[in-house]
Amino acid sequence: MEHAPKAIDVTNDVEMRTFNFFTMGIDGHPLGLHLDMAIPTILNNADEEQQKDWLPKAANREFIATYAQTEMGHGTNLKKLETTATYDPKTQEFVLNSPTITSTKWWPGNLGKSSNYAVVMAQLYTQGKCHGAHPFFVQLRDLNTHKPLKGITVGDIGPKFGMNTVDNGFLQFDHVRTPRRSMFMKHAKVLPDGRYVPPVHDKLNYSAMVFIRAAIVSGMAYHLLVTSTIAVRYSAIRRQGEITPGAGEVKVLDYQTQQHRIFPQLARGLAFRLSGQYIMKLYTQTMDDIRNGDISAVPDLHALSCGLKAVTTHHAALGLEQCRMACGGHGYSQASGFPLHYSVAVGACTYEGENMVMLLQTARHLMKIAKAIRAGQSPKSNKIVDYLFHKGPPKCLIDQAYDTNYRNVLESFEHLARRQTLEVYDKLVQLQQQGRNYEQAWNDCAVELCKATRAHVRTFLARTFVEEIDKISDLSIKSVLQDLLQLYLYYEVTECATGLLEDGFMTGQQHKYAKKKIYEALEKIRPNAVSIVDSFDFQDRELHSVLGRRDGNVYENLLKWAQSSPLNKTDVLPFHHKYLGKMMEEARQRSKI
Ligand SMILES: CC/C=C\C/C=C\C/C=C\C/C=C\C/C=C\CCCC(=O)SCCNC(=O)CCNC(=O)[C@H](O)C(C)(C)COP(=O)(O)OP(=O)(O)OC[C@H]1O[C@@H](n2cnc3c(N)ncnc32)[C@H](O)[C@@H]1OP(=O)(O)O
Ligand SMILES: Cc1cc2nc3c(=O)[nH]c(=O)nc-3n(C[C@H](O)[C@H](O)[C@H](O)COP(=O)(O)OP(=O)(O)OC[C@H]3O[C@@H](n4cnc5c(N)ncnc54)[C@H](O)[C@@H]3O)c2cc1C
Repeated sequence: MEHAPKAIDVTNDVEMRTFNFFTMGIDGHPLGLHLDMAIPTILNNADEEQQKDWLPKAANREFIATYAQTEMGHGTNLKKLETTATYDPKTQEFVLNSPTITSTKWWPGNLGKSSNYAVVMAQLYTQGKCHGAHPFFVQLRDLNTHKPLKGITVGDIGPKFGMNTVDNGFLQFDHVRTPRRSMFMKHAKVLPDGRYVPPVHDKLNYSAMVFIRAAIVSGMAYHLLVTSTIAVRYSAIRRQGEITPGAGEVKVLDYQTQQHRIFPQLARGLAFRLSGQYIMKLYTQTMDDIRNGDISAVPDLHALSCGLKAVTTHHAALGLEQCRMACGGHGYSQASGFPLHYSVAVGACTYEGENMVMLLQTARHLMKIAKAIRAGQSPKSNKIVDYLFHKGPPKCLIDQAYDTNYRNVLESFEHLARRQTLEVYDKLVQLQQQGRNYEQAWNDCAVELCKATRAHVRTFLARTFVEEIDKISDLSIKSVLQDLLQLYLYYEVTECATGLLEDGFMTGQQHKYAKKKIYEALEKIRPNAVSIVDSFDFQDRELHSVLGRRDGNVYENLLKWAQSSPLNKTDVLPFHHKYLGKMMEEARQRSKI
């Protein structure tokens, strides 16, 4: 073949992206960052006067703002952000500048084409001193012409792995002046003469990130429940193969392997939903406390939100892929909805704090607790971490005849989290006694530190799931949810079995018992599976899936969907005769010679 077929017309592609752009779909929309990060920043970081000015206009959508923190060269390490905001006391303005190519703001959602304002994180300089990254509220584009203002270069960063209806953008400042009062001044301040007034806690400027991390937990629940719905419904109509010879093809949902692939994702989706509610309540309460001058819950909120964000996004990514793979070839089609849901969900493993970094943030918190435990201190009545101070049963009791409210299973998770946390703490101490500095010792323990966080988060997720199901009074619903709870708990036991078997806490026999409880739960869930997912009442529009249609008419609609593909507008595509037809003709001619 002389030339590859001409690439899809770029204009067409851009038009398609622009069209999708305004469908306000799951894959993002022009107001995503405005609503999810800019407004929370105004709520939590603007002082009263600034709120009076900016909040009504933001809520009224008189402008669109994004959250511009990440740069081409730095996303995780905020200390090394290069964008500068230098205070000029003569004019009482900050001068924003992007001194290097790597200081270009890169990734902020809706920055490329939609936003005309941004919360900009920049290193604050005043009176010759740098005070670290602080947020500024900066206008980027003219409110009437939407043209970039003087000194501002802005655009879209180009196609991505997913969420291509979101205009993630780049932004450069060339000595752009902005009024002193464009600095968010609720916590830190710069006075007219340039004096810096520090905040009561130097991380209060990070509250918008904490909000999204908390929101992501429920977001991951949503993704898991949506994709489990698609997989369950499709598996309930797809017939393939026989279990009993001659008895006719079965629904693939009757295969135990299919249930083992899909139902744990359903269970995890519920678990994440319940913990997502908890963490969002904790966030709201902590923000209220801060408004009343009480910052005591800030470390707990940060630690829990980081850990939950990292664990739920990772499990959601794995779970969505399991649901896709469980749906065979049609699961690989765009018609399934899986590519869309997956490519949106997995972004959360990276944005709002890359998962390894988040696990290690929670580990910092756990190491402080381990230090207190080793120093013989008593717990500070903090229900999230108190269990770490207590000595649990020396041996696993999960196979005891009667386990009230899964106490024995929860104590197994607590045992593993406690052991992992204390062992890695002891290792940290030992490495430093052997001469390593703290940072090097920390890095040499980082994998085990992440395991401690995962064990701690698993304990939290499981305990929250047990406690919330226990509160349900409607017995018919409760019994169905208890089947999912049973599956969740024993599935998690087998997922962390290495850690439970490693020190002899759990026996091989008990591991077999856990597997038996899983298979028992799968059997109990199977007859209710379709009703469970139907009860979520997702609209076909939001599932974006021919396989997951509520009416189950997959095959007719799969053909309709395929026929509507642009490729099928004509029987013979224009390029055929120009390339393939010509190639074959030439080949036939040659074969005649
Ligand atoms: C229907 C929809 C369904 C599904 C959709 C899916 C999900 C839905 C939900 C929402 C998503 C929707 C829209 C959003 C889309 C995209 C948004 C993405 C936006 C972004 O990505 S914004 C940029 C995010 N960037 C980051 O997260 C940066 C990560 N890095 C950091 O946070 C920091 O650098 C750090 C924490 C790693 C280190 O900070 P530092 O350098 O300042 O730390 P130090 O080492 O100096 O100090 C550590 C010290 O500080 C404490 N600390 C750190 N951070 C905080 C905090 N935020 N709060 C409180 N305390 C904090 C830390 O505990 C340490 O304390 P210690 O006592 O010293 O141990
Ligand atoms: C879809 C999407 C939307 C986004 N939206 C926004 C937005 O609206 N606004 C915004 O400001 N940003 C946004 N971001 C940027 C996002 O916040 C960053 O990508 C993220 O914080 C990670 O930073 P980075 O990409 O620079 O990776 P880096 O920080 O360079 O990290 C790269 C890798 O190095 C490793 N690593 C880095 N640091 C450590 C460490 N301390 N310990 C161990 N390992 C480490 C990790 O494996 C990490 O994956 C978005 C990103 C994506 C993908």
